[in-house]
Amino acid sequence: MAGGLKPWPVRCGDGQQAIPCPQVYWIINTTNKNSVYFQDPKKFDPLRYEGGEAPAPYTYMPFGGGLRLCLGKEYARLVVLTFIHNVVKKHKGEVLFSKEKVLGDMVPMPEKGIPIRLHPH
Ligand code: HEM
Repeated sequence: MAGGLKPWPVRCGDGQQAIPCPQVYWIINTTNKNSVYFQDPKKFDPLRYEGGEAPAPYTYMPFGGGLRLCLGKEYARLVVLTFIHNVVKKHKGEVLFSKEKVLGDMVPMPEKGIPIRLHPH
């Protein structure tokens, strides 16, 4: 194909043979937990981002980055913030499985989906 984008699905080869191209998958989880940039990276510590400097570019990217940055980033942040605000303000939460296993995948997935019992204030 002369110039421009290749048709999807992308095939490598000489045009006669269709050979699947090798693909490289980026694992967000390992980027975000790089101990070179984050102290004690596996510790759940939301306060690590408070007051200090912003993480170095492309070291913390839950929504990806660059040209393929998540299109829903600002919407998702607003929804999550509003949801957590309302839950925390009106309820006390109880995590049912505090030692729940997190399965490793491209995105970490808690085995049981982190069930929480909410008690109204
Ligand atoms: C907490 C919620 C979300 C997270 C953590 C998230 C994360 C991501 C990540 C990591 C990517 C891949 C970026 C890359 O390939 O470099 C992505 C892509 C994308 N996301 Fe999200 N996302 C979220 C919510 C949403 C929502 C609510 C929408 C739509 C309303 C959305 C629409 C998209 C689209 C369209 C892409 C593909 C962008 C592209 O390839 O050009 N996302 N997202």
